[in-house]
Amino acid sequence: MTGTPRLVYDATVAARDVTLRLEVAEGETVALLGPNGAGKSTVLGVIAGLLAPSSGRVELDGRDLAGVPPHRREVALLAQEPLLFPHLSALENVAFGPRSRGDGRSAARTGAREWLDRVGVGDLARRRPHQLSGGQAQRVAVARALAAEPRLLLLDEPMAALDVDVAPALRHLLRGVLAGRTAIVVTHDALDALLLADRVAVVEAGRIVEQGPTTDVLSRPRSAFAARIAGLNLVSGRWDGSAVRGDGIAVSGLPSDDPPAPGEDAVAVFSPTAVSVFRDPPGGSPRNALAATVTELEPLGDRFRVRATAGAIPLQAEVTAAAVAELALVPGDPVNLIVKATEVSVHGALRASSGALPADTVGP
Ligand SMILES: Nc1ncnc2c1ncn2[C@@H]1O[C@H](COP(=O)(O)OP(=O)(O)OP(=O)(O)O)[C@@H](O)[C@H]1O
Repeated sequence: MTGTPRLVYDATVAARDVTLRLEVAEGETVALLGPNGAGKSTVLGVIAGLLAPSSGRVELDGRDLAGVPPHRREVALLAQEPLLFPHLSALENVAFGPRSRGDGRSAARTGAREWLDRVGVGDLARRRPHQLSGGQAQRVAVARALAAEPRLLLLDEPMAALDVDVAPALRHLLRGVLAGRTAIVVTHDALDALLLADRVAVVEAGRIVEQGPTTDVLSRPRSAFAARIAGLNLVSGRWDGSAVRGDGIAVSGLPSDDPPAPGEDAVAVFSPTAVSVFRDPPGGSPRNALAATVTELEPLGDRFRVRATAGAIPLQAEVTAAAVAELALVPGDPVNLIVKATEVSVHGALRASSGALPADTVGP
């Protein structure tokens, strides 16, 4: 990390046995990943000023936040539930922060209208929260958080309370929102971390057990929790319209809800359980066949995790013990890893950018 970090968190909440040290650079999004009760929300609560640490310090741009009330911290918290004021319209909810900061009524409303447009709910400005769907209300909450122009944005599982069919559009919106902003996002979901965060810190039992660039942690997890939720195959490269090409291999797949344009950097993601292992290359099949070398065999109950490298890229397959025995696999063997293109999702790579929302972040 170069320069002074925007956030320095080095604090203990003794009653919850949560002690950790975390830095976030300006413009960086860090995901806190971990099981229930690990202490992720506690950290957000301390930063937001909802919870006092028993010792330590929290600094934002060099300013010690001890004793600073929540509304003067320049930190916005987006929770699982939108938590809008029920008696105010969507527009008034968004204008509330700027108004209480001292903006005039008309300027605050104009700004609020712009934010609602940018998150795709400009036409719902007059509605009260009870007249909004969960996804719409969460968009209003995003607009409200951003209208306050926070130095740091905190997101506590922002997709968790949404229907699965609404979550991808909000995730797409948040990707645009978070580009170039300083943020911490709490999640249980490896895909959220991959798509939203530059860096991941894995929290277990109140401590950081692992941290690093998101793709490293998710593809080569070292902590038990990260291994359980991640252990994904990730191939980074350039999207040519049908395959991601990188480091000597090409992986065909289906663009996700956040598709890259041809020629853009992209990442192909597939589960080890979608990969089968063969000695010989398959003939004339539409599936991906990746020539690889076995590096390690790891028992997982009645299955095996086969670790291999294709070029410089580490990949893994989860196969039955019977298959490993039948193939008589040992480390050093050349194999073909086979995965159907329909099992591979392709996402645009995270871009560190200007902070402007892309025009197409508006979704259903
Ligand atoms: N209001 C509270 N009062 C006392 N202890 C709490 C409270 N909320 C959480 N805890 C405890 O503090 C510890 C950390 O919980 P925290 O909610 O920060 O975890 P988390 O990682 O955010 O979990 P989740 O993913 O379930 O939200 C846990 O032991 C939890 O039981």
